[in-house]
Amino acid sequence: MTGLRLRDVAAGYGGAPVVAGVTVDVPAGSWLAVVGPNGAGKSTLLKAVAGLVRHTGVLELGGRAAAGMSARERARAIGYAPQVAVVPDGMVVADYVLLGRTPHLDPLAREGARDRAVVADVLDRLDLGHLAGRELRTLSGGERQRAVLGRVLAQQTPVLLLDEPTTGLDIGHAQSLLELVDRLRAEDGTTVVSTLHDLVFAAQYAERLLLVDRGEPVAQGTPAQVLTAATVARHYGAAVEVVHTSTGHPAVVPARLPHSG
Ligand SMILES: Nc1ncnc2c1ncn2[C@@H]1O[C@H](COP(=O)(O)OP(=O)(O)OP(=O)(O)O)[C@@H](O)[C@H]1O
Repeated sequence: MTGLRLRDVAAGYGGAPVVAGVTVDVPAGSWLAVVGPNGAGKSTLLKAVAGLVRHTGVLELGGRAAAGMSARERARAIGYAPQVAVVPDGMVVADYVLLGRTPHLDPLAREGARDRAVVADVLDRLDLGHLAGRELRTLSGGERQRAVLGRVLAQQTPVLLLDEPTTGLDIGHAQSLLELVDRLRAEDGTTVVSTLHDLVFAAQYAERLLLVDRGEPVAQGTPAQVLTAATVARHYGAAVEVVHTSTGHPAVVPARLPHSG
């Protein structure tokens, strides 16, 4: 079980940090959604946790400083799905998903029956079985997005960092993907941090939200605490209504204002 602890974390790309002052705990087996307008610094924060962007401040995984972990240790602890993944040319879906097993293989060792079984299971769960032999470059945007998630899920890490995992997915595939991740969270105690632009899904799946605006954390708490019409108006510049689903989740919907005149 691996939780995350961030204290005054800042991260950026060489000059001034683009996100700073982030203090948040993500207990093992919980789901944090990082939300906020475009360019706020959400992806940068995820990249810092993944070790792809340098950070300052305290960033601990399971009580250990992330900065002190080797690349292999990190790859066994953290599965990271970027918003836009670069996929290798000429590779088919099953081989790409199999790449997720790399951190579990001994150096120079080939994959075994267990690795192939994990890949088959992931392909099945992500509705990719019929595409196993297809070249990645021939997939639709949503199919490719699912293949990228497949590689990360095959990694079987205690922490998942998912940058906009539902981008390009239709509502059915988006929902089954989030359900799958939520099952991993509930059954295996996987810790999930995802960015999500869809605030309806964010409120349904994440226990807590962290709202970032212009590089600063401006609110955190339960979906009901963070997703008020006033907060969304202030930080997204959007006129919205917050309604409630039959399960009691807040659902942020745009409020179309009548034209004057
Ligand atoms: N590689 C980079 N080099 C320099 N600046 C970058 C780099 N990547 C992102 N930025 C800048 O950092 C800021 C935060 O970007 P980031 O991608 O973290 O935002 P975001 O909240 O994920 O946005 P979006 O919702 O649009 O995906 C932006 O101003 C962006 O232009």
